Amino acid sequence: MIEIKQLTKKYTDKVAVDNLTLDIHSGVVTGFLGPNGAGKSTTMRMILGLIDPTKGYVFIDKKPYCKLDNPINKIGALIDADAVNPRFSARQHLTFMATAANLSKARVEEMIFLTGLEKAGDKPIKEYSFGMRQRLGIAGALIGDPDTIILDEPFNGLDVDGIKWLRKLTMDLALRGKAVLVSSHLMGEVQEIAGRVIVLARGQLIADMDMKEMNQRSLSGYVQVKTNRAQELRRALESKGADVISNGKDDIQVRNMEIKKIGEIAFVNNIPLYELSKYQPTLEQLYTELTKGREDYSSNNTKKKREEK
Ligand SMILES: Nc1ncnc2c1ncn2[C@@H]1O[C@H](COP(=O)(O)OP(=O)(O)OP(=O)(O)O)[C@@H](O)[C@H]1O
Repeated sequence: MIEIKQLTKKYTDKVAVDNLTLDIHSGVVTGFLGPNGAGKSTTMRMILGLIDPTKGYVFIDKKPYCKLDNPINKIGALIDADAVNPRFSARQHLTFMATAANLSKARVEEMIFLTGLEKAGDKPIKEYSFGMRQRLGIAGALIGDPDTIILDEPFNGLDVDGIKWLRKLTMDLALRGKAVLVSSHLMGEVQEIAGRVIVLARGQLIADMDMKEMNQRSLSGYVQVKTNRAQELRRALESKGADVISNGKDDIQVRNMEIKKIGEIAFVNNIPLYELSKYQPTLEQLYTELTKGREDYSSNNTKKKREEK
C-alpha cells in the first residue's frame, strides 16, 4: 500500500502537485485521471523518489522509496518507455535489471514471454515500435514481482490485442493482491479495469472513490420513466422530493430518487409505466463533470482565443 500525505511540488512559477493526501490500496486497480498538466506524472515520479517533494511525503510499506531494502520487489513502474539504452535488446535490458536485483535469468525469459516480445527479444530497442517499447517497459515494471505497480499511460501505442492483454494483466495483478496505479486519458479503458478512481485537476485532488460511489455521486445519473400520465407522476414524485425533468410528453427523467421508490410511487398512484430504467453515466461523463473548468489546456479555450482574435 502507498500512503501519500500533504504531497506538494512547487516549481518556480507553478504548483504542480498541491497538498495531496490519499492511499493507494492493495488488491485493486486504481485509475489515475486528470486533464493535461494536472500533476499525475509529477505525483508518480515523487512516489518513485525520482523527484523530491517540496512538502509532504510518500510511504511505500511505511517507508520512503529510498529506504526500501529491496525496491524492485516492492514497487515497479513504467514511467517513460524511452528511458532505455536503444542499442540494447529487450533481453539485454531485462538481464541488466535482473542481474542488478539478483533475479534469475528465468525471470527475464518469463517477462519476455508475458509481454509477447519473444520474436523481438534480441533486436536492438531502437528498432522497436512505441507499442513494443511500452511492452518492454511493462516487463521491466513487473520483473521483480513487486507488490505495487505504477503505469503511466500504459495503453498508449498498444494495438487492439495489446490493449486486451493489458486490461487482463492489470486486473489479474490486482486479483493477486497487488496495488496497481494506472494513469490514462482513455476513459473507456479505465472504466473497464479500475475498481477505484483518483481524479486530479491543477495539482489538487478532486475525487478519490470507488467506481460504485463515483456512479452514485454523479450529477448526470437519472432514472428514465415512460408513462401516459407523465404530469400526474411528476407531481407525485416531486411531492416526495424527486427532481423531475419532463419533455412535455410521455417521458420524464428523475434525479435524487431510487428506481425502486419511483416504481412504488407509480404503483400506489395506479399509474402504468412503459419504461423504468436507470441511466448509468460513463466514466467519461463523470470525469467531464468533475473537471469542467479546471483544465489548464482546454480545447475550448483554444477555440475561444482563436475566436477573440
Ligand atoms: N520540471 C518542471 N519544471 C517546471 N514545471 C513543470 C516541470 N515538470 C512538470 N511541470 C509542470 O507541472 C504541471 C504538472 O505536470 P505533469 O506532467 O505532472 O502533469 P500530467 O497530469 O502528468 O499531464 P499530462 O496528462 O499532460 O501528461 C504542468 O503544468 C507542468 O508544466
